[in-house]
Amino acid sequence: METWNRRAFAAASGIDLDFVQDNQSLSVSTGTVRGLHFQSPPCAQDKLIRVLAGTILDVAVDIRQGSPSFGRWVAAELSAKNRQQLLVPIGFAHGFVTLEPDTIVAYKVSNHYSKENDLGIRWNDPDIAVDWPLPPSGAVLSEKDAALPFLRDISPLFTWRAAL
Ligand SMILES: Cc1cn([C@H]2C[C@H](O)[C@@H](COP(=O)(O)OP(=O)(O)O[C@H]3O[C@@H](C)C(=O)[C@@H](O)[C@H]3O)O2)c(=O)[nH]c1=O
Repeated sequence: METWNRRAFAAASGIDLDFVQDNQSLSVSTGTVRGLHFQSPPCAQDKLIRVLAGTILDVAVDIRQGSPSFGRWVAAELSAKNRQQLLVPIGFAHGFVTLEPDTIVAYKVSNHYSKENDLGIRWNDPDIAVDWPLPPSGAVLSEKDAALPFLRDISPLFTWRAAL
């Protein structure tokens, strides 16, 4: 089974993506939230996400200044079983919550990791209001993610342009 084919994807979508790095993460506990992350220009990343074990609700938030959908979120359930993938383009913050224990997420990125450009927005930012499906025990978060700023407090990094 092919999990990524640049030529087929470009033919189907008109988007030619040049992925340069593959990442993988294991989240042991159900309710683990990672996000909402993005890298700032010039190191911004498109991401193609899939799940190797378990299930996630994967979330993308539009953070392009001037966009009609600025600050709004979309979500898709990705699992090892349904084999769905989600493309999160540059200009969107990305995060997920695990819906099963021992969930393994794999994703391709179109720019290399840059610690200096690694930024994020608080997962429970009230202006975005992602409806996270959490277990009764609540969200499991890294210290870094728990302290991320709100969208309203970060300077604009991406600008929306209408398609011609
Ligand atoms: C993302 C990344 C992290 N690292 C290192 C930094 C750190 O020591 C360790 C864990 O990093 P993090 O805590 O940032 O890992 P994580 O919370 O899994 O970060 C990821 O979250 C999801 C939601 C995304 O959208 C990804 O782009 C990425 O930001 O791995 C790399 O070396 N390369 C990478 O590409």
